[in-house]
Amino acid sequence: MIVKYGGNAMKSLDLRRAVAAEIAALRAEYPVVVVHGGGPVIERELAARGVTSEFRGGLRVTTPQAMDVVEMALCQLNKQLSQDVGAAVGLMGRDSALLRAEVLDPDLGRVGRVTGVNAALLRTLLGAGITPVLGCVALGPDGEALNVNADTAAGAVAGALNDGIVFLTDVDGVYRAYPDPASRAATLTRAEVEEGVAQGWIAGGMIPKVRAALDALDRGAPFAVIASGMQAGVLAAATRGEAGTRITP
Ligand SMILES: Nc1ncnc2c1ncn2[C@@H]1O[C@H](COP(=O)(O)OP(=O)(O)O)[C@@H](O)[C@H]1O
Ligand SMILES: CC(=O)N[C@@H](CCC(=O)OP(=O)(O)O)C(=O)O
Repeated sequence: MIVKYGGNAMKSLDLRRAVAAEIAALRAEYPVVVVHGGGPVIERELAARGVTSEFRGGLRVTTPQAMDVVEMALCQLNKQLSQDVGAAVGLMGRDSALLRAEVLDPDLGRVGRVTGVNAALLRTLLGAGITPVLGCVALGPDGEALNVNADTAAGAVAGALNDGIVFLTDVDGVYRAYPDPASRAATLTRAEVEEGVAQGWIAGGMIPKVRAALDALDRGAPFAVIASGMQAGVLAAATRGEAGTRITP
């Protein structure tokens, strides 16, 4: 299965290590591919260098200068995460064209739309008992880096491997009345997701997650769940359908 691990659920070292331990425990049952972002780490590194960037439609407008910082920040995080998970190799989407992409929209700069996943390499690593930990910087047609939203990247990997996916984030799932956790939906159909986006109760960073979940299901992933990476035990429970929000076709 694929575990997408986002920056907002890795704000402390203890939390990051706790999630890594859960991933390590889970892979006795399921081979796991970790796909990660790192929004807060990117923000910190951009600020430290005085590089400004803005979000448009949930995506970072990525200048060549920002792209360098994004890649640097995610590469470092990638090594830390793979070390935390153990028996893992940390790779970026650029390595062996694990993620190929094209420019999504020139107005967004170096932001990528995924066009291909090197599923064969991921399967080879999994077959050798190694957990791939994949950062969301893709290989562009010109050989340069493209910045892909990590949810989108993870959904594409789940689709390519025909594997289930759990998006770990900083909320328990999709709330019908954000931020009231009592309003968490146990399941959401495609129609309900579309309604949520249109009505605005699914917003911000939740939009790429639900879209990536639907995209993964369309490409053959058997399940897609959005769940909390902030509490112990949620990952295993989410795979059993006992936590988070399961997105259904
Ligand atoms: N309906 C909703 N239910 C839950 N969270 C929502 C909803 N709509 C918007 N959000 C926002 O989405 C955020 C998760 O997305 P994001 O911050 O991008 O996380 P990550 O860094 O894990 O990818 C939540 O913290 C919340 O602010
Ligand atoms: C194009 C785009 O917006 N890329 C994201 C990639 C990181 C990411 O998605 O990280 P989280 O999963 O922590 O949000 C960015 O630059 O922030």
